[in-house]
Amino acid sequence: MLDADLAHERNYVAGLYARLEELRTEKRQQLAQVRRAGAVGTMQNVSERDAFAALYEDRLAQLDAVDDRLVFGRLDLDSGEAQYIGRIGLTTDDLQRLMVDWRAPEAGHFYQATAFDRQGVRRRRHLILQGREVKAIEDDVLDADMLADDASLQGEGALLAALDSKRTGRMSDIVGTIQSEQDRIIRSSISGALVVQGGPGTGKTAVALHRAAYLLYTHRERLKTAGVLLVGPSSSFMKYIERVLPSLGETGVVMASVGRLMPGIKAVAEPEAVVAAIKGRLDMVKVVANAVANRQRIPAEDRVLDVDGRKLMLTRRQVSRARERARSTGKPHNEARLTFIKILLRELTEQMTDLVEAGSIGNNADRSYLAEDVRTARDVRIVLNLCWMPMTPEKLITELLSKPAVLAACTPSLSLRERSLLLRPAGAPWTEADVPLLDEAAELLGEMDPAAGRGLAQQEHDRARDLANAKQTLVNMGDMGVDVLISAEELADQNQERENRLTAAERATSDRTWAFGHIVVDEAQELSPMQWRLLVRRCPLKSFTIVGDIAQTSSVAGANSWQGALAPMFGDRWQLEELTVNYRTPSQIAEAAARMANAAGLVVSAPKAVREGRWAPVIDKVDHGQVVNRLVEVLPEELAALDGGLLAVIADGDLLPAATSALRAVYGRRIGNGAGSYEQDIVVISPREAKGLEFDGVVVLEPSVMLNREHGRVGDLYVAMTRPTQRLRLIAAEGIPAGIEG
Ligand SMILES: Nc1ncnc2c1ncn2[C@@H]1O[C@H](COP(=O)(O)OP(=O)(O)OP(=O)(O)O)[C@@H](O)[C@H]1O
Repeated sequence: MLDADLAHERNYVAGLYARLEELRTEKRQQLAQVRRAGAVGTMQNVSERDAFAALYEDRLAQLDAVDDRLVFGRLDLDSGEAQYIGRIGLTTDDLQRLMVDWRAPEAGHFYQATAFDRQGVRRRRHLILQGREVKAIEDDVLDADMLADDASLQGEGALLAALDSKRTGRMSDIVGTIQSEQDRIIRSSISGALVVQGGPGTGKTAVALHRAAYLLYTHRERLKTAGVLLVGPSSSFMKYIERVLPSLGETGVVMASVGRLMPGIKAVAEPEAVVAAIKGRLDMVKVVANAVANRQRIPAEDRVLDVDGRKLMLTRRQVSRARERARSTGKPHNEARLTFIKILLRELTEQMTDLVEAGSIGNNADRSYLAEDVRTARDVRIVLNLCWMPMTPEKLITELLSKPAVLAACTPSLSLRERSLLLRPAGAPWTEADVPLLDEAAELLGEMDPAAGRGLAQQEHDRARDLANAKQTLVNMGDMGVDVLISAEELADQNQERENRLTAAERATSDRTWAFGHIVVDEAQELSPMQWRLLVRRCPLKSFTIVGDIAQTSSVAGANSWQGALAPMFGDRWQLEELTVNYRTPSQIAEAAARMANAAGLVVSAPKAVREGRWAPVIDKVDHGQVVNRLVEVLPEELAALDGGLLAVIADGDLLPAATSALRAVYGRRIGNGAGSYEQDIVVISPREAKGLEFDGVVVLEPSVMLNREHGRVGDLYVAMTRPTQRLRLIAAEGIPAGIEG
């Protein structure tokens, strides 16, 4: 019976691939036709053809991206219908449905139906593909006399096969095996802030990514213009997850690590945790405001200014009054400066006029000439600039952090020690903790050239014009002999969609004021209050998916509770969901990590591990100074056990470079280090860099030092111990932290 079923499914799946191939061929032909038309004709013809070519290329790329494991499920419904569930929707030429997109409402039954709540499903079948070939099928029969435990795993075989597979250093999608508690979260409402709390390995990142794809599919209208932003903790993490959304057919999500949220700035990690904590506090809002106010100065005394040999007087009182009026406009610094300058120039011009007229009785001076003389006079320019200098955020924050007098003037709420911690040389690299300060400054300073704001209006205008051209494009393409298989409306929509998608992605890197339709934040527990403030500015609708584990916080600037982290920005208008099953770490390792955390006083939500592993944690106690030697000694054993899997050595402080160089001496280029090294099969990284990632095997060096070091957090060791999917080894000279050995 099963063999016959397998043969049937192979046949059906072959049909789906044949249809995919047909669609590809169609798109390739359309693309070739457009290209054959050549780059002749008017500028408009050429750019229209480019637009078409790009449209077809996009579609082709999407059809290519979903090739691997195109289909993964089948539902047999009470109605007698069989419904196949896959990465995209497919129909025949005459619109008979062949496969339903996993995000469509009816596909929800694939993830949600249980024996107790069948939702019209008689049988759920998992199709387990390798590439294009159906390797196995697995059935959940949901009819009443085969009642199963409601909480049981769905498609257990398919799930366990996915969990046991070797890690590649890049996350893959879980679309075929999403579990019902995850599916509920993925499909929950877009409005408001949704917090997804879950212990290590519960699929938070996977859920966040699938939710982004789901929201884009379900709310395409709303999100295609505004876009979705996905924020992660580090560039190595962004690299780790970069393939998931394309494999789900989505390329329109803007992905950025916290260090890349300010256009034009590539920030590094803040080296000192205490400094990050100070910069992350909300009292920095006042500090930055002070720094801006500090650039709106009143001279120490009245000034005499030389304009064409005449002496004009600029009094402190005049400057003070102009400053009050400029500030009362409520405009940002650079824009309010125009008011300030205008007032003072007018007053100085009046003085000048009086002086000139007094010197030439009976003649009226030409005010416009005099105004120009005053405006361009060197003395006037210098003093007005000194009083109210146009400012960039970079200059403002550089001065704030590098000039002791400025820092002291702007930070009355900080202690002397805190100030000395903040102080650094001008030209030091920007850090992740500086990004919200720069953003805050940009908000208060406004555009350097207020006219630049017109860029947005111009873009809107261009977009409307391009849309109007879409219909004309079709006519032109027809004239050129291109067989256009698309209606004018579709083309207009798709061009608009493409335009908007590109615009969203482009603007994310070039327009700080871009407002996203939704923001997904991963490892959200790490964010400081100032980082939250920046993110809320990027999505004024406050439509957020916030994913994290409060117990894994390692940043001192990060959060101890969701309530504490979210209250300043969201009040109590957020909803909490929890993930409770650990899909990554085998139970023996997960339990040791949870015992350690509890013994160290950390309250962890210790999710239940879905599987038992082959190995309990391996513990090596060695003499002082022998940790790295032992690492080199045991590595062959670890590599053999993993049989070609991915191994991480997680170490902190001096041990990190020591382990790297010792291993490089033996394994050469196989050793990766830090961000972007995940092509190698052995990486040496800090707990911070390991956050969010996973490996087949992990060796943790000196766990108790990781636990107790200055400014360290239990979270660091907890993160390190919960990274493996198979095997964990601890090498310690300083003792093994309580709880680990049971
Ligand atoms: N339903 C599922 N089917 C298959 N694999 C899954 C499923 N859910 C989670 N996983 C796998 O479990 C592992 C852990 O998932 P993920 O990294 O999303 O967890 P996390 O909660 O973000 O973990 P952490 O907080 O420790 O970084 C990944 O390999 C993911 O692919």
